[in-house]
Amino acid sequence: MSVEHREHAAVITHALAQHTLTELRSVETEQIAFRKGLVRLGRICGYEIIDTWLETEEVPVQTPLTETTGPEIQGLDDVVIVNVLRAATPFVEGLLKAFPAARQGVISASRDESAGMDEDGSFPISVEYVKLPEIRPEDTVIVADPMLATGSTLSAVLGHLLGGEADPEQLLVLSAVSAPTGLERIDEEFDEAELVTVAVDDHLNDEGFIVPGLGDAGDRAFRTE
Ligand SMILES: O=P(O)(O)OC[C@H]1O[C@H](OP(=O)(O)OP(=O)(O)O)[C@H](O)[C@@H]1O
Ligand SMILES: O=c1cc[nH]c(=O)[nH]1
Ligand SMILES: [Mg+2]
Repeated sequence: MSVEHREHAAVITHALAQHTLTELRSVETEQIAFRKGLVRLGRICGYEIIDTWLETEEVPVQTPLTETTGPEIQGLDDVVIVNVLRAATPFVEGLLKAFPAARQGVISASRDESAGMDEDGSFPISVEYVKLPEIRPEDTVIVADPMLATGSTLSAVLGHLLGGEADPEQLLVLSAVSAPTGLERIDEEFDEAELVTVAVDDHLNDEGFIVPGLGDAGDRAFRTE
């Protein structure tokens, strides 16, 4: 098992996830490799989520030679993946390799960085587009955003997601890199959410960027400055 349960989050410690994150952190990694790295990281995280959060059952199977039994993952059809535009797009592409039958939701939420960080350490968030599938009680919902910094974006996203009637069996919030303050905020605000990340970094700088982090994930993946 490559998941370590810590105070505010479960950390995916799989060697290939950690290796891929090191490549993503490097300033030498250009757009194409950066985007491919996020896709690979999403796939590995998907496999680890299956291993830790979904159940398997032993089921009968008829081979060409005989009858036997084998493990079958339960609930693969009851997965909803929410893509927090825009940096999550390649990350979600990877997750879908692990959950090809997932129903997908999209929320566009972005930080107003020109306004700067408030005194309380959060950003104004503009949510412009929300399209979510029906969320059923048996669902495992995975909200994916590679960066969890101040937590302002995910707070707005989870507010929209849970604002209606949604009460899924499991709600996982998956990020690649998290800042301790963001993790604490989301953990405190949303009891029902379980935080999953690949790294808990040291701190946020004065502009609200994660240090050491990997820079601006959206800009690096989409080649915008
Ligand atoms: O925890 P927070 O302080 O809210 O920061 C994290 C958010 O910042 C980035 O998005 P950004 O607003 O840059 O949008 P983008 O994905 O379009 O680049 C990132 O993808 C997260 O959504
Ligand atoms: O470090 C950070 C913080 C927010 N968004 C990013 O893309 N990177
Ligand atoms: Mg950005």
